[in-house]
Amino acid sequence: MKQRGPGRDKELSRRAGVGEGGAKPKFGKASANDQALDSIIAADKRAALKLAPVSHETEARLDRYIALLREWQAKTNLVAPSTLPHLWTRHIADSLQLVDLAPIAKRWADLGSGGGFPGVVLACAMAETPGASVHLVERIAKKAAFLREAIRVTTSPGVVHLAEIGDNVDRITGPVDCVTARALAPLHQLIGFAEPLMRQGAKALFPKGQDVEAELTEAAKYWNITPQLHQSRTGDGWIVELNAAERRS
Ligand SMILES: C[S@@+](CC[C@H](N)C(=O)[O-])C[C@H]1O[C@@H](n2cnc3c(N)ncnc32)[C@H](O)[C@@H]1O
Repeated sequence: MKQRGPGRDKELSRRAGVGEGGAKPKFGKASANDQALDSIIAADKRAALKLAPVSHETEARLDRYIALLREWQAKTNLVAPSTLPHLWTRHIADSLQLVDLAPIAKRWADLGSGGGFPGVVLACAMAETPGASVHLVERIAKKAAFLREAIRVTTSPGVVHLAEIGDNVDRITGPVDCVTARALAPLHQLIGFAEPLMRQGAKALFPKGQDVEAELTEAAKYWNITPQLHQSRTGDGWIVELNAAERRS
């Protein structure tokens, strides 16, 4: 019987070496499973670029980033292996949609960038914008090394900080227009991380899951906030937009 759904994707990821690893074998013919995975990724890319269209230049940068990520996944767990067949919709489009929520932002800071979502994607999208910059803060050295390489191969305006967010946010030099953090911490903690930048005028965009209401309720215990909620284009989640946050006394 044909296996369908996430189970089949996991099997494809595993067989193609991208589950425990990432890169394809260097020698020999691509296996049927390699080809199946490649065609799933190609279809997923088409779907993602319909959700979040980009210029040819940005698409070329994103292609280089994805190729690098698949190669490094062999050495470092950058994304959940089960999401590899859907890298473009689950991670790339999910990150790109933030640009439309801050259309005039040029200077970004992404906290807890991990494998580069949304930070590297934002840097790729901003590469043609004069004066744009994206700060990426990550405390794991291997991931920070990957982020540096991703910024290099995509020739994007990213600055990688190998650092703890709490120690680093105050030291990001120059103003930031928009601060992001995805899959990093509960909302009330994210606000604590981002507040020094928001105090200087940055807006915050935090992608969140379906339990956003519970996170907002918890955050409101510690912070005076007026959140705007945007439905995610790529799933059941939400993006929380904040323009200010004041600690409750
Ligand atoms: C679950 S991953 C999410 C990565 C990425 N934002 C994404 O959505 O795919 C969280 C990342 O944040 C980093 N991180 C967690 N706490 C941190 C801190 N206090 N300072 C710097 N990085 C941190 C972790 O090392 C990890 O790479």
